[in-house]
Formats: sequence, structure tokens, C-alpha cells
Amino acid sequence: MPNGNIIVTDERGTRVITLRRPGKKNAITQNMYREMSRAIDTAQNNPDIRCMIVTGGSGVFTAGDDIEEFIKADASRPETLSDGAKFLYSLALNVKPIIAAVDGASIGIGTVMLFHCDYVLASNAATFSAPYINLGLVPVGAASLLVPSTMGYQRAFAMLVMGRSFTAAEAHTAGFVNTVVSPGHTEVEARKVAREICRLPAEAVATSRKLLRAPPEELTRRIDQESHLFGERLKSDEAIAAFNAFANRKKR
Ligand SMILES: C/C=C/C(=O)SCCNC(=O)CCNC(=O)[C@H](O)C(C)(C)COP(=O)(O)OP(=O)(O)OC[C@H]1O[C@@H](n2cnc3c(N)ncnc32)[C@H](O)[C@@H]1OP(=O)(O)O
Repeated sequence: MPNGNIIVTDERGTRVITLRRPGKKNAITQNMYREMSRAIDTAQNNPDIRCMIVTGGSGVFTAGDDIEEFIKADASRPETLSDGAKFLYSLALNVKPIIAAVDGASIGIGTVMLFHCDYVLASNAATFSAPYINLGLVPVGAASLLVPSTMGYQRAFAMLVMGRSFTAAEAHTAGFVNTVVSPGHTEVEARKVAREICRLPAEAVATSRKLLRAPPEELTRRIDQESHLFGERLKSDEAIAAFNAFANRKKR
């Protein structure tokens, strides 16, 4: 069932996937993961869809996984969070170019997702972090493979092990943002990039893209390894203390 927090529209060969949960900074629930997976999976064999755009609209990309769901999840049953895991597979197995439009904060899975995308536009108000460490967790989504291979070990260490945030300019220098634009302009620019891609010969795009990317089986193997460790970490004292601190932060 569509939940209203993910809006999917098809526009002249481009599927636009919009996260819309403004009251929660676009934090992603398991339902939202399901909707995003469906949008990506159903594009695979649809010849009318040439590329996709993922956007959070203006002001924020996403605050990452919904931490309230982590708190509610039964740590002995990691499958309660399995839609997130399936979404990572959808990204790894996707064969069509994805353009990301990032305006504002991109946190956790929001940032990891970008390393599976093909073209990333950011506003100069964008920030990028993957602060798994601050929650006592470890990276997911093949981040431990893709992040160092994209921007080098030391920058990856700062992001994934130290939990540092990157500005748009730093992300551009690090190589995972193609273009930095003014706030409020990421979607317009993403549509221009989409039109450019849609004009290219589709089969040659698909084959060239495949040559550039890590093999899907390598990505899914790393996703599985990370997910196993992530499941272990979810039960840890460090993670439980961090989730409770987030839940109680406004009560103090
Ligand atoms: C496997 C993948 C794992 C991950 O993705 S790990 C990363 C998880 N995400 C985070 O650690 C980020 C947590 N959120 C924040 O740090 C902050 O928020 C922001 C910096 C994004 C924004 O701060 P501010 O502008 O002060 O807004 P606000 O009052 O904190 O948030 C507005 C409402 O949004 C809810 N919210 C924000 N992020 C999340 C989240 N990740 N999960 C669940 N809810 C979230 C809040 O609670 C609040 O809601 P209410 O107004 O009802 O109190």
C-alpha cells in the first residue's frame, strides 16, 4: 500500500522518487523502504523508464533510518527491519542510472545511497554524514566497499569510522558529488541531467554503466556481511544506549 511518504511520478522517461515526510526530516521507515524498492524494481524491465531521480525536495534529503523503528524493533528478529535490507539489494541490482538531488542534510542511509547513484547534485546547503558510529552501529549498504573506493581510505575513515560530516564543497572535492547548485535548485538541475541521459542510446548507456560499476554479486556479498554485523550491533549496549539517548533528548 502506498503510504504517502514516497511519491513516485513518471515524467518523459524519468521516474522521480520523492521522499516526503517533512515532519520527521524525511526519516525513512520500513514502509518507505518498501515503496522505494518497488519504484526501483518495477523500473528495471520497463522500457519507458530510462533513468530515475531520487530527491528529498527542498531543505532536507533524509535524516536516515527512522530511529523510532530501531527502538521498537525486536533485536532478536532482524527481519523486522528487512525492508531496509531489501532496499539495499534493489540499489545494488539496479541497472538504470539514478540521479540524486540533495538539498539539506543527508544522513546515514541517505548518504550511503548516493554511492549507488550515478550522478549526484547537491545544493551548497547540503551536508553529508553516515554517523553509524554515533549510534554504536557499523556501515551498511556496501558502504565499506563503495565509500573508500570512491574517495580514498582516509576520507572514508573520517566519514564512516569517525562519523564526520562533509559539506557540499568537501563532498564535491571528495568525488561523490558531481555538481553543487544553489539551495532550491537541485531538482530542476536533476531534471536537466535526466533529459541529457534520456537522449543517449539506452543499450550503450546500460552496457557502459555495467562496465564502470562493481559487479552486483560483489555488492550483495558485502551488503550481507555488513548486515550480519549490523544485526549484531543493534543488540549491543552501545547501540541501545544511543537509541535511548535519541528518544529522550527532548525530555532532558
Ligand atoms: C541502517 C541505516 C542507519 C542510519 O540511517 S543511521 C542515521 C540515523 N539518523 C540520525 O542519526 C539522524 C538523527 N536526527 C538528527 O540528528 C536531527 O533530527 C537532524 C540533524 C536531522 C535535524 O535536527 P533538527 O533540525 O533539530 O530537527 P529535530 O527536531 O531533531 O527533528 C525533527 C523531527 O524529526 C524527527 N527525526 C529526525 N531524525 C529522525 C530519525 N532518524 N528517526 C526518527 N525521527 C527522526 C525528530 O524526532 C523530530 O520529531 P518530533 O518533532 O516529533 O520530535
